[in-house]
Amino acid sequence: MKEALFYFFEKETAMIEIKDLSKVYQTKKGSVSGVDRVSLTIAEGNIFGIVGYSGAGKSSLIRCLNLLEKPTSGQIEVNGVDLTKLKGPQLRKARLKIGMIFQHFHLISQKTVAENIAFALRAAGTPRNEIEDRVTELLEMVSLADKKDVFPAQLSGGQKQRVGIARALANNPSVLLCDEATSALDPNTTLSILRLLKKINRELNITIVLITHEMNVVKEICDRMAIMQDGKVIEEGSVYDIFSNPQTPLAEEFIKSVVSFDIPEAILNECRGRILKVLFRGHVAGEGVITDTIQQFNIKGNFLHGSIEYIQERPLGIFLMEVQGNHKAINKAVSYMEERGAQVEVIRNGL
Ligand SMILES: Nc1ncnc2c1ncn2[C@@H]1O[C@H](COP(=O)(O)OP(=O)(O)OP(=O)(O)O)[C@@H](O)[C@H]1O
Repeated sequence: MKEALFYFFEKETAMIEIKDLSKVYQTKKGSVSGVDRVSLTIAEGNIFGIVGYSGAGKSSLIRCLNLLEKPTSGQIEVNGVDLTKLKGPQLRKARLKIGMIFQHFHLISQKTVAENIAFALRAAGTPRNEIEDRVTELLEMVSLADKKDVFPAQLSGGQKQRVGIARALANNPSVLLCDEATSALDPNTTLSILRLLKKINRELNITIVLITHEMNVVKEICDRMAIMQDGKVIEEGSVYDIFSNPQTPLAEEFIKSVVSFDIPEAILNECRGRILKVLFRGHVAGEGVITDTIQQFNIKGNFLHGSIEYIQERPLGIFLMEVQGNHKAINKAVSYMEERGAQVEVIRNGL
């Protein structure tokens, strides 16, 4: 019964269900696998990040989500409707509830900002007399009310993406797909676009799926994430869990691009003691616990690296340290830190 209830709850909150999805491209040189038997559940109101290197299958997957790309097999349910079973007007109607923004914005250069957005509204059959007000409302939402009558060429990259977002929101979608939406932007503009996406997610309760090769994008706004390689999802979970306890070498590699603990080999070679990686999840008391431990067990501690990252507003403290002293005392110190909530990994044993 408990399981049944849990299943019911899961079903209730799922906005997107991808079931055993595959996409195989037929080329002159034979078939190429883009997506390979991917299953994912994305909950309503989530910001879900899909990361992977070039060729991992991210674009193929996100394009299948609104049937821009026709899946070879599998199902995609959005809000309980299996898109793979829809055709013609039904599919067009379902697609209106899935907005999309792109790396290179895809704005119509001959139309003004307002006309670009109005175009999406007209295409969806919005009554003429409602269009102007809706355009104004959307431009206010993306803080571009003053750019209504300018052409895309007169806008910065960040402003163009804001227009892209306004256009994607025009028909009140329940899902927003973001295809490398910040990859063409500088770091500050990226941050402002990510903040806007978060605001849209929170205020309008729109489920967001974004694909990116940049882990800092995921760290900044995503609740959950999946890592893709060779068309498959190789790891999936909450962003916090993956950052604090990655399960695959690829996840570790992506995390290192944001939180790097590489110590120059020459420095490591100078260390005589045991090198520990000490990780604290969810509270910032890490340094205090380490200091207590050093005093209590009469060992010497030397910090090599340390940082407290905030992921989904929860702290994650990671410290790399050399400890020296009596072996038994060090073992006891490690146990003590573990009792106080730390996760301790021996990076190198002492000489
Ligand atoms: N239209 C296509 N025709 C043939 N093969 C394709 C097509 N689109 C993608 N592929 C292949 O599918 C695989 C996945 O590509 P995809 O573009 O989905 O990956 P990606 O992770 O989005 O990479 P990138 O970030 O470089 O776009 C690659 O091997 C790619 O060559």
